[in-house]
Amino acid sequence: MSPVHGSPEGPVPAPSGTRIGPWTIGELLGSGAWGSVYEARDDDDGCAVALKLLPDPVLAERRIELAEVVHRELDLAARPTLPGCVEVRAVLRADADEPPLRGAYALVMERARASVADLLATAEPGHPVDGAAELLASLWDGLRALHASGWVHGDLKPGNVLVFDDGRVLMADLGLAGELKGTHAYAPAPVSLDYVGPEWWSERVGVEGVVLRPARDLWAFGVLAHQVLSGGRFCFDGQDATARSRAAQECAAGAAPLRLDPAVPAGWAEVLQRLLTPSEDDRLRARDEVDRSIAALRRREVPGPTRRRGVAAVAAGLAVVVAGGAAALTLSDAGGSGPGAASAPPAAAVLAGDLRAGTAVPHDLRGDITAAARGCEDAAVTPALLAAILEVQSGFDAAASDERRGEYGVALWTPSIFDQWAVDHDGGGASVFSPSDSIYALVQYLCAKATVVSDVPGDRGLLLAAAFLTSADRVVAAGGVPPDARARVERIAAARDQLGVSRRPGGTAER
Ligand SMILES: Nc1ncnc2c1ncn2[C@@H]1O[C@H](COP(=O)(O)OP(=O)(O)OP(=O)(O)O)[C@@H](O)[C@H]1O
Repeated sequence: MSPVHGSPEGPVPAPSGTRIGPWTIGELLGSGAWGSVYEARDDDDGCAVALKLLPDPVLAERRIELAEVVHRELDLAARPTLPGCVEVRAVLRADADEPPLRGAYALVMERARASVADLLATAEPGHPVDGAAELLASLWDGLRALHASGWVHGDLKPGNVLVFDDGRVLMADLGLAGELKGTHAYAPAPVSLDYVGPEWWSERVGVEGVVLRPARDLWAFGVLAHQVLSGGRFCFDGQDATARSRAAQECAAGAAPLRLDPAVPAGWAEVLQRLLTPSEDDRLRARDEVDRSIAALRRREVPGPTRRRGVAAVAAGLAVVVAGGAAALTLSDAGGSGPGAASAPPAAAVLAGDLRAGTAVPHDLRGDITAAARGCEDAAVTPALLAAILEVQSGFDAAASDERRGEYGVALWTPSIFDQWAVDHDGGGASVFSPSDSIYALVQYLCAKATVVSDVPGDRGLLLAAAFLTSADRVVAAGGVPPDARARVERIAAARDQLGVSRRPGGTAER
């Protein structure tokens, strides 16, 4: 929906000092298409609240949609608070003679510290918002609870997600929410184009409105999460919401791959791929998997700027190479490649899983293999694992091709899958035949799948290799390496042992 700003204060301007019930209006907190939100203070105790002013729906009779949205929001305000949503403590009617305040309703809410839109307005593009994983995990929990209660939000977007001082993250603005009757609800037709999935375009508007399914919220969560994880960037390119929405439709139709911003950490990239899928059914089926991934990502969030070592670091290529003859480093000091590592290891450090000198790994691939692996914070993704996969897949042949399977390049990527993880690392356009692009894309993939296979028992490096050869879903379903991949995974295991520095008894790495 395109915001209708009748004035800088939005649809229901109210001068500072205006009194509504016991509240005196102060600064404008924000405004949207249907309402204006002000801070207000209780005359008796001075406590601050947020007052959302909605116009008299009768005065809005010529704008049927506005009247419908206002009625819905008032109706929901009168009911018990929905899970994951901000409480409306009271509803009042303004006592004014003239529009726009005449007949206007005031919804009294707890005042939030900020909306996610406010956080994005001051975020640094290319970097996750501080505490991104915790924020998104809390929102995801709230959304899951809302759906479980039989409701769909219908208008999930940064302006409608509120963050409170005590860390709570709650959804607001229920004017487009709908109660499920079976698989779907109905809602008024207007939407925020940036946050609706491609299915919206083929929905018909009936007397009850358009069909609204929980899948709409899942898509919106994916778009919003991408913004939170990349400092405000949209995952679909375009100058305005209409152009971005067109890009989303093209992506859904298979005309363009989904390209996530390099700032999105690998584990989250996996989550977003599952949610930004064109099929509503696929989105719904992905929910339990996304639950598990988000829970793991929430646990992994480490405060401070150094946690930003996911895909961004991989894409940038950490300039760390193994120095010949370097002294062994105790593994307890070598946490730089482990989950939640606080800092990159020094350039001269040799870690378990680094490449052994004098093995068959070609010299011109060593730098990329080592730097790419160190860009992933999961300890199982080592240079030796990467080298072993490349050796077993292609024998380190950058021009390799398996026409029967449709797999190409040094890692034997299937091009359509490579497109989802592609990194143009050498600047020549992402290509499966560029060893550098293939290796960095391989790390993107392995690093992202680490959360998916985290509950599967076994050697995580080999489970990830199996995921690359088959799929992470197959590894999870099999509870280990799927039978048809076992032979190749055994060869990868042997090559990994042979190519990599191993762990010495006593906790040091041995070259
Ligand atoms: N309880 C609150 N505490 C603090 N700020 C709030 C609160 N509720 C809303 N806001 C701010 O007011 C802004 C406007 O909210 P409102 O619900 O009117 O519109 P919107 O959701 O941004 O847009 P639209 O109504 O067009 O969907 C929000 O973006 C948010 O920044």
